[in-house]
Amino acid sequence: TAVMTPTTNNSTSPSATMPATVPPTKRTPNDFIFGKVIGEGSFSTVYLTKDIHTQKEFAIKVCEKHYIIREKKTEYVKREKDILFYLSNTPFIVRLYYTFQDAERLYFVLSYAKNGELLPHINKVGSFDVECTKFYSGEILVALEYLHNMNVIHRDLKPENILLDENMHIMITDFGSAKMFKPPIDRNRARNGAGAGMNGCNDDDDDDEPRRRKNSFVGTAQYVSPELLTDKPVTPSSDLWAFGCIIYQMISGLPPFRSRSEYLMFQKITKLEYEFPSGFCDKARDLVEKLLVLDSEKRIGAKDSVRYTSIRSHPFYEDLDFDTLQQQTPPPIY
Ligand SMILES: NC(=O)c1nn(CC2CCNCC2)c2c1CCc1cnc(N=C3C=CCC=C3)nc1-2
Repeated sequence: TAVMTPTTNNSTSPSATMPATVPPTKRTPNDFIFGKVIGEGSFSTVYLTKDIHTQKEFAIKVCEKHYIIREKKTEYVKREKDILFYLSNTPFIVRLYYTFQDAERLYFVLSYAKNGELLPHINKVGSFDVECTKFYSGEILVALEYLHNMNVIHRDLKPENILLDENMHIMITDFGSAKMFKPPIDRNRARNGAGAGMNGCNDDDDDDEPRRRKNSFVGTAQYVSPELLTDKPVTPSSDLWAFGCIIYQMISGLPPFRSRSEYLMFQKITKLEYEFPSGFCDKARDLVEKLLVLDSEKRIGAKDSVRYTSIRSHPFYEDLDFDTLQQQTPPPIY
């Protein structure tokens, strides 16, 4: 049954005249009004909620303990929580404020992205113009720079996991497949301990993740890199592959690798079978061709000593100021 706390009666919900109550330190579900379901996973449900003390909106991810234990996913849930806390206050990444639990459930209190997923915004207009593609792919690239310099690989980057806040800036979410990677020690990398080249991680426990069982995927696999499909070490460059697929989709309206059958789609990915529609922006095409490279170490950015200078300096981004994107007003989507 859905976790629905009783709507607060008037005595507790602050009215216009009565000042908001002081939020308690330790939260319980009764501190929130649970609204619509905004997401569902194999053992979690995400709700739009309102904090009764501050009236602030949050997304609360509710995980059923008995299911997590029965399916042996405790390590998986703990890893996602640790990565989300580690990434807190990282620009363009959804924020985990705090967690709490009761007898049956775990609760993750996360920032709420009022404008939902990027995908419906692309579908609504068919495809983005070059200005929108530059801006939004630019914000995704900056998010990937932060993630990868903090040694985190997302591994499931796709338009459904790129959310838009109330000001239409991105927030990347769903770190359920994310992994920490150990960068090799490399004196050439100038920035804060960022790893050299791409050092993969190929943890044994990958196989039991709910999202990815051997040779089959839960959810869409259109953005999955060839190395992930062929059990090669997954590296930050795997997120660059997905980044290339997303740029292609922003400009053309569809992902590059499409097929009714998952097997045929995997074939197309591992054989690099995709085409550009006529009229595809030439500079964007050149960038996508440099990202959708089967050898993960040959993708543009893969060997940057400072991430991702070679992508930032690509002609497609010639007039984009990456360092002030968060302060810029996003271009209209039409
Ligand atoms: N799995 C999660 O952690 C999660 N799932 N969602 C909703 C999913 C919907 C399908 N695509 C992936 C995301 C969220 C979060 C975190 C935090 C989070 C914050 N805001 C929203 N906002 C939405 C608003 C409208 C429609 C969908 C999501 N959603 C989430």
